[in-house]
Amino acid sequence: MLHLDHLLLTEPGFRLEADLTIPTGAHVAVIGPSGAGKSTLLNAIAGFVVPAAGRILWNGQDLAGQPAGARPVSILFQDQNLFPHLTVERNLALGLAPDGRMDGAARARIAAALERTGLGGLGQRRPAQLSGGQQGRAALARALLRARPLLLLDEPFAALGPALKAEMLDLVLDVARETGATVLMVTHDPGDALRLGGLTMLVADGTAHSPCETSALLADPPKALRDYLG
Ligand SMILES: Nc1ncnc2c1ncn2[C@@H]1O[C@H](COP(=O)(O)OP(=O)(O)OP(=O)(O)O)[C@@H](O)[C@H]1O
Repeated sequence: MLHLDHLLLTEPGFRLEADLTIPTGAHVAVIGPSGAGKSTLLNAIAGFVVPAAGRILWNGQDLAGQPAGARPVSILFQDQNLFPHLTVERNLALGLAPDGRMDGAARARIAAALERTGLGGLGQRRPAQLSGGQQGRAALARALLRARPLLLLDEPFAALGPALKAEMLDLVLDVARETGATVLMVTHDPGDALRLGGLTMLVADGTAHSPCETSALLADPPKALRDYLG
């Protein structure tokens, strides 16, 4: 379970409060107006933003003392955070070991993850030699190898066309099922939230609200969500 315990995040001219829990294995769409703090919230969970107050607990353990790399978290951004100078295989190796070293067993696991995400045989390419969709797949393959319990996605597929985006979302769900990960995915598209299934967290008016069942929330949206959806 992820517990945001009286969490307060602040930047100059910005504050966001969160006091909520997310059950283990839940799939949560994070939705809300631009600038509401969705990315800041994910970055705080990942360890890139230090809270002004409150705690972030995973299964009862306070993450405050853990640097980003040690947290039980994988995070994917829109640019897929692949290293441009490394081959796809090397990028994936970083999901297995922080120094990216590969032995025979690691090579085999990487090859399997590439096959699994439809990138078989492309391990020696660099990210620039892949399409946008293939880069997204490579980033997901690395998340699959990392197999961290929390998978955070910050609009990772916003630049893709609708068909490809739907395909990538299905792959996220496959990866989440395989690893048992709890998923938080920022999106501006209610269709993505429905496709992800499960819960939606509204971030608006300085508050990250407790997640609600997505179809029920969209069927009867509170005012802040109505205003956002237009
Ligand atoms: N490093 C920073 N320094 C100062 N202000 C920041 C910093 N990071 C974010 N902010 C501010 O915090 C607020 C929340 O930004 P954030 O990117 O989390 O919003 P968001 O909901 O993800 O928006 P979007 O949907 O546009 O990506 C914004 O007002 C932003 O300008």
